[in-house]
Amino acid sequence: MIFIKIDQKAILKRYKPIDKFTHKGIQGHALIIAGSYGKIGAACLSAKAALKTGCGLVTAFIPECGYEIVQASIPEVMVLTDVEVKCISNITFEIIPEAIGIGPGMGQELATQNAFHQFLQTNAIHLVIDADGLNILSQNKSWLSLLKSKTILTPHPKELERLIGKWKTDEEKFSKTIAFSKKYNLIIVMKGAPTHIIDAETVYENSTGNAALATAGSGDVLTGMITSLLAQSYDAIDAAIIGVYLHGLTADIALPETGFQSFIASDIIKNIGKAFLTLEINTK
Ligand SMILES: NC(=O)C1=CN([C@@H]2O[C@H](COP(=O)(O)OP(=O)(O)OC[C@H]3O[C@@H](n4cnc5c(N)ncnc54)[C@H](OP(=O)(O)O)[C@@H]3O)[C@@H](O)[C@H]2O)[C@@H](O)CC1
Ligand SMILES: Nc1ncnc2c1ncn2[C@@H]1O[C@H](COP(=O)(O)OP(=O)(O)O)[C@@H](O)[C@H]1O
Ligand SMILES: [Mg+2]
Repeated sequence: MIFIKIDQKAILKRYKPIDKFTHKGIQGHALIIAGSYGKIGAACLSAKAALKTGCGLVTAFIPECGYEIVQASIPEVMVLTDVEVKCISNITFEIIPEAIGIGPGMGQELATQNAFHQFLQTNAIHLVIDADGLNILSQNKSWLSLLKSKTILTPHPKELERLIGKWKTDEEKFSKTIAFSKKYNLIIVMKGAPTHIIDAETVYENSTGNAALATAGSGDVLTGMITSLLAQSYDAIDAAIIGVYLHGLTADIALPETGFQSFIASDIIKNIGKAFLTLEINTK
């Protein structure tokens, strides 16, 4: 195992400042496939976070019932709807995004599982899988072999347990996750306090974040942020590392104003700009 601590210096080596002559057409298009009846908020949070992390265009693919909710709450985001009202049942689209984030609030209806399976069989676009995308994979482990090399998985501890089974010690958790990453050639964002990013034998430990992040939707936001960085053509490992670092930093920046209790997932999104600015100041 190779252990690397991720601090500002490590981020600055990977960070690419925005080109003066860029435009939205080359700044990356992220597609967020998320949401189900009662959990359209997860799609909103993820899509908004993707935009605020710098990609040029964001499209949300959601069940029909979420159409007005997403259009009204984030007018900058484009929306494609599934044929089903309450859940995703057929993932087809004509756009060509640079990266896709799938799973937040998606639910695990049989129709959604089948749609996800179909999607994995044909998808060739860089991918981040979270929440119900992970839960569906846990129920259908043979589908893991459909994932392209360096697909990013972002499990919280329970989702990780569903994927790799129980562990007794931290050491066992790391060795099982490393083995899983190697077996399927995946990047595992092992969310926690702190979050570790596992790429085969290399374990990156994040240095930002605090308990304010223990709030509904903070993982949904992280998925949008990493997907956005992937869409901006960061390598998968850099997108995962920078996304986790900036996500944590928003909570460190906001804490003096919000305290632990009143910080909510939208405060992560609100502070992404300030988190980026700490990098800009240091590149001048
Ligand atoms: N506004 C919206 O639309 C929102 C939508 N959301 C969407 O809801 C869906 C369900 O997601 P979910 O994560 O709430 O459910 P689930 O996978 O059963 O995990 C819960 C269990 O896992 C554990 N656990 C979790 N974290 C842990 C930790 N750090 N450390 C230790 N254990 C931890 C803990 O287990 P316990 O300790 O109780 O055994 C807990 O009870 C998903 O699609 C998501 O995107 C949400 O994002 C909310 C906002
Ligand atoms: N006590 C904590 N300290 C630091 N980070 C935390 C803490 N609790 C949760 N987080 C972070 O918040 C996020 C929670 O993600 P997740 O459980 O998927 O939330 P949700 O599904 O509600 O969006 C992860 O990035 C995790 O690392
Ligand atoms: Mg989650």
